[in-house]
Amino acid sequence: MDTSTSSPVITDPLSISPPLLGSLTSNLMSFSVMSGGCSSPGMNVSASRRKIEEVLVNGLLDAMKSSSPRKKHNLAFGQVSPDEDPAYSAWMSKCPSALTSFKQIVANAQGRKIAVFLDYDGTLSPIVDDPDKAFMSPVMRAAVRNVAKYFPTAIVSGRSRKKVFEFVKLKELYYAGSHGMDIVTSVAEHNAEKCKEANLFQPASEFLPMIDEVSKSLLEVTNGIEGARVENNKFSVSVHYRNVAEKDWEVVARLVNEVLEAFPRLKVTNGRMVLEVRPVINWDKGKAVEFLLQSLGLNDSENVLRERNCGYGILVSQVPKDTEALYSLRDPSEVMGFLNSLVRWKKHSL
Ligand SMILES: O=P(O)(O)OC[C@H]1O[C@H](O[C@H]2O[C@H](CO)[C@@H](O)[C@H](O)[C@H]2O)[C@H](O)[C@@H](O)[C@@H]1O
Repeated sequence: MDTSTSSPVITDPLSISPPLLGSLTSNLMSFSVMSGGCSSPGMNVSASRRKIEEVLVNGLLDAMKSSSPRKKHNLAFGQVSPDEDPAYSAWMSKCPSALTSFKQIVANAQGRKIAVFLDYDGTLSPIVDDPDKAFMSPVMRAAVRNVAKYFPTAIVSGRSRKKVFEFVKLKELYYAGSHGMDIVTSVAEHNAEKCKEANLFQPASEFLPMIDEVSKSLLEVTNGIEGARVENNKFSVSVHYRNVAEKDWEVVARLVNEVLEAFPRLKVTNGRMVLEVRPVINWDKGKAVEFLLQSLGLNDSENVLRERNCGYGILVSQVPKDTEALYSLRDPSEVMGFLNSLVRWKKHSL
C-alpha cells in the first residue's frame, strides 16, 4: 500500500492506531489534470493552454521517470553493503527493517489491540510484468490466513476488490479495493457481485459510469503503443507502462493527459510504472483504513495514524523512497517473515 505499505495497527484500549503494511497512501505523486486552462491577460489563449498542457505532460513524465528506479539503484538492497551505498544506509537509518526492529514493535504493542492492513502488489505478491499474473504463493496465503486467525486483517489495494479477492481467496479477511474506494465491512461477504449493500462502502459510486467511459477512451488511445496496458479497477483505471519502451513514455503521458481533459472530475497519480486515473474525492487508502478501524470497533478516537503515534507503517520496497512509514521490509518474502513472527509472538503471549 503508499502512506506506505501494509502494516500492523497497534491499538490500546483507549486509543487506536492504525497503520498498514505496504504503503497505503503515499509514495504517489499526485497531479490533478483539469480540463480548461486559465489564461493570463494579454496572452494568447491557445498558446497559454498549450503551455499548461506541456507543464502537465512534463510533470507526469518526470513522475513516471522518478518512480522507476534504474537498475543501479536496485542494487541498494542486498547486493551492495550499506557501507558502500550511502543513500541506502541513510534511508535505512530513517526507516529500519521491521524484522530487525520486531522486538521493539511488539514491545510497544503489549496490551494493545492489533489489526493488520496489507497492500497486495509488491507486498503479498512479487511485482511482475503481467498484472493478471501477480499470483500469491501458497505459503504466503497460509501466512496471511494464520495472521487473520489472531488479528483482524484487511487488504487495501489499488486493484478492483473483485480482482484482489480472486488472487487472495481468503474469506476471513476484510477487503478495500480501488485504492480504498470499494470496501466490504463484513468478512465472508467478498464475492464481489453478491455483497449485501449494508456491508459495502463505496464513496465514489457516482463515478462508476465515468470510470467506464474513461477506461474505454484510454484503451482506445493507447492501443497502438507497444506494451501499454489499461486495467479497469472499477473506481479507478490503471495505465501500465512497465512494458513500454522508455522513449514512448512521453506519448503515454501526453495521451493520458489529453483524455483527462474531458474529465475534469478525474485526476491522475503515479504508482509503480503505472498511471492511476481516479476520482477527485477526499478519499484514499489511509481513509479506508480509518473507516475499517471504525467498522471493526477499533477506532475510538478521530485521531489518525501517525498523529496518534500508535500504529506502524511498514514500507515494502527494494529502493530508498520518501515515506511516512516508520519501518521497511524489502520484499514479499520479508513480509511473510514478519507476519509469521507476529503469529509466533501472539501464540507465545496467549
Ligand atoms: O496501490 P496498489 O495496491 O499498490 O496498486 C497499484 C497497482 O498495482 C498493480 O500494478 C502493480 O503490480 C503489477 C503486477 O506486479 C505490475 O505489473 C505493475 O507495474 C505495478 O504497478 C495493479 O495492476 C494496478 O492496477 C494498481 O494500480
